[in-house]
Amino acid sequence: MDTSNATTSFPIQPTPSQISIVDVFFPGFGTIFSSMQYLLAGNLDIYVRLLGICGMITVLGRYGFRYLMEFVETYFTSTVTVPHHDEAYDMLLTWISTQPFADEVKSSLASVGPRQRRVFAVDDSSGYKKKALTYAPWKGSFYFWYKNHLLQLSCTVKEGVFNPQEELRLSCIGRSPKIAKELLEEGRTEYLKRIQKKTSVFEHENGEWKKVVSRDIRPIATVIMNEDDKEALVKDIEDFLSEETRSWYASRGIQYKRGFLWYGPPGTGKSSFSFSIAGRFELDIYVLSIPKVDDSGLASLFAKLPPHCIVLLEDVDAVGTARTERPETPRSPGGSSTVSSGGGRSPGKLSMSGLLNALDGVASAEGRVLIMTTNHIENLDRALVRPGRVDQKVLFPLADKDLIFRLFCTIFKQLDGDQTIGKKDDDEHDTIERLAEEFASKMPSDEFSPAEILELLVKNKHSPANAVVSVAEWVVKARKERSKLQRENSWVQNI
Ligand SMILES: Nc1ncnc2c1ncn2[C@@H]1O[C@H](COP(=O)(O)OP(=O)(O)OP(=O)(O)O)[C@@H](O)[C@H]1O
Repeated sequence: MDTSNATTSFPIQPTPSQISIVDVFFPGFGTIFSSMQYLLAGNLDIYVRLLGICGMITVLGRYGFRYLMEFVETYFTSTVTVPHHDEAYDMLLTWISTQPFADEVKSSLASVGPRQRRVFAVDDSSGYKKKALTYAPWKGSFYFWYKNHLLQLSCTVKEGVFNPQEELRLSCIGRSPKIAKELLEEGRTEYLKRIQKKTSVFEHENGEWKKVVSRDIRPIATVIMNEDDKEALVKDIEDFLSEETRSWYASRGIQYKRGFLWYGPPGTGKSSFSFSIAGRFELDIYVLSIPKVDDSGLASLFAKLPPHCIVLLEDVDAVGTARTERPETPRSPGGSSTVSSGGGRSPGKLSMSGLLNALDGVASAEGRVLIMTTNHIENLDRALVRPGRVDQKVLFPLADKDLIFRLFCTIFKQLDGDQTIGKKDDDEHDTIERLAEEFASKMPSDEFSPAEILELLVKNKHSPANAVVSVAEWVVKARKERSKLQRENSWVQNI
């Protein structure tokens, strides 16, 4: 027999039916099996055979180990899976961050830059640190003991349609996930403690709500507006959220929701007041971005809202003509644009009927407070602002004399918990009021937004007297800049 031929052909070939039966129980085993038969047939050089057998043992060992692990996982462990976009993820990470082993997790993702919310370890314990590193769990797993149980935490990253989808899996031996649930409950309690006095802000991405940040609550007193309007709005929402009102709505079959429209020029406090309201009533805030949704996406996002929350729909006049991005305008210290926006619109994906359907849908009704804001109330569809969809409209105007006076006092009067910034010209309460009056008399009424005026005040935060002296020059400059921007905007609109 010619042995040279034996090395190029399999002497014993498993029949197709053999392979398929083996493969049913152990996928991929058929191939390994046929290779084994070939090796053991004795037609190979001794070293090649030894090498082959070692390789085979390694492959089989790995295969067997994986199979065993899968078998144990399927039949002898219970698992709780926590998707990345859900707040339960934060709860689990909060729990991990309180554990001594948090710093020893073997597989983590390190990053610098704006602090990510999904972190369990940060390398700066005392205040601000330049380029601080943060760590988050990443592809891998580790074991730890919890209440005398051995638990495994693993992070898996699946390639999603748009971007990788992370999830954490908490597994424990035994058929009951009770211990994992207890751990999550502990995480929840700790998490709630940490977000006290914070407003959680959610935004949407790829059809899911994701918490993007926890902001310090903004006290309502820091938003300077008509005090009667403010009080009436706070009372209205307080009444709406009460248990009696909830059952009143339920017993009459009316959808339990409330809608507001804040309107007025940019930088007048519409968003700020929405956040203050959220803080005042300990509600989370869900920010809808019109350019990022279409009709079906909006309906599904509304359906995923939790009960009792604020939905903030800014620049609602852009529906149907959603701006892909806001025109570039100077921003105030707080980030508001300072001239009326209007140019740069492109057809939007969200239609007015899509928005109306989502607002009328029952899915999200349970205690939902909808706040819509606009700079252009005159452009709004009347169907959108009819009672039932919008229960109250509130104007946020440009600053009048009274508002200018109060803004000045807010910036320069000493507040509880203030660490004095620099030397004050005069800390005396009545001196500040006298300067505030002078400042208000020099600043034109109903021409500038609170955001614009705050820009000047914050620039002079060390010296109220300087702020007063600078008004005249500032007004001239602000007017010039405004007309330049208006010219540019009209030029952009005409091309
Ligand atoms: N009435 C106000 N009282 C206190 N601060 C204000 C007021 N209005 C504006 N600001 C400040 O100006 C900045 C921008 O305000 P905000 O974003 O709330 O304005 P807006 O009316 O929502 O603007 P836009 O219409 O452009 O969205 C914030 O830093 C905010 O603190």
